Amino acid sequence: MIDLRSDTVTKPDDAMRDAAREADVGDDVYGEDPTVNELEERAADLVGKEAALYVPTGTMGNQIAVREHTERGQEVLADRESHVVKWELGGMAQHAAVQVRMVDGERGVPSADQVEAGYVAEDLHRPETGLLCLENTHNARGGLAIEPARIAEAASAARERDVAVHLDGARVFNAATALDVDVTDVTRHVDSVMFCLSKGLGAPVGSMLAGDADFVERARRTRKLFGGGMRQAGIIADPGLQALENVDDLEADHENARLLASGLDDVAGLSAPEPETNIVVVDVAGTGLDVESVLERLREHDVLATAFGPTTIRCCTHRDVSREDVERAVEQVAGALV
Ligand SMILES: Cc1ncc(COP(=O)(O)O)c(CN[C@H](C(=O)O)[C@H](C)O)c1O
Repeated sequence: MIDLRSDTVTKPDDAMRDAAREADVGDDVYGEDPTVNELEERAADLVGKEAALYVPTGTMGNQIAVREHTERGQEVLADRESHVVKWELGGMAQHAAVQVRMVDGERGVPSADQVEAGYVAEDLHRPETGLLCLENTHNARGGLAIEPARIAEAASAARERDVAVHLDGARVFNAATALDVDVTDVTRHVDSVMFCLSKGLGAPVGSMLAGDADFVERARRTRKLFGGGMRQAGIIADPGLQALENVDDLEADHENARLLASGLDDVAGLSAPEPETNIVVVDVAGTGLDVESVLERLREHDVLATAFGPTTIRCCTHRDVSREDVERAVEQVAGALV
């Protein structure tokens, strides 16, 4: 089975499994797990922030950030297609009691004008804007690698109005790789950033939430409130440390994505634009089949993908998919749709 559903399906390699077995551990609620502490320090340094917090999931990282940056009843400005809006179960309303003002940002990023237009100053009738939430790469818009200048433009428009900025950087290392910039060229513009160890970087579990020391200390309490206080988490944090070494491997995923898109684009009835990172969006309308029928045929031919839009499916390349797997997947898809 060639699993292209997501880069969340990556499995820990032997080095990670060995690291888990050998990990030095302690009670992380007491701050005594040396492996978690090392991971948090390394992660903060990597993204140029004062501190970082190890969280079980990217969703928890995002939700903690929203809660910490806002007060009840405020508004969060976010792209209509962002993960925090689409795929976190209305968590911003449930966990932070805030409402979302959605914008349709070009390439998923609000412009300075859209931030200005979307900004609401507190008055007797209106909820104040408390947070601008950005996403890079932008998943639902097709794994778009957002240029640092676009992040800077939106963030400075928010900061001019004392609005905090959080970056959902689940795949921020994919963005930095695709743009050939240092990840801090992106993260320097935002107050907090969440990035996933458990996606393209290959760790079995976990994400990091980074920001200034005060923010991370407050976030640590909210993680505990959310039930995310972990005990001997070094067992899963050590694979996370290994994952930080995998950043340079992401280009191979991007190359494989380009190969996959090119191959699928040649299959009758499919169209797949060249991807920017590891996410390939394929329009299947030309097959005359609906998305679910296409996915079923692919599954019958040992290829897994996910529904993405009314006529599109998503295929993600990742470290557990080789170039040969991609070539075979293209053949299998062609055979499935003949
Ligand atoms: C941009 C972004 N931010 C946050 C998350 C949440 O991360 P986890 O909660 O799954 O660790 C995801 C996961 N994305 C998953 C996927 O792409 O298969 C699903 C859609 O939740 C994400 O893509």
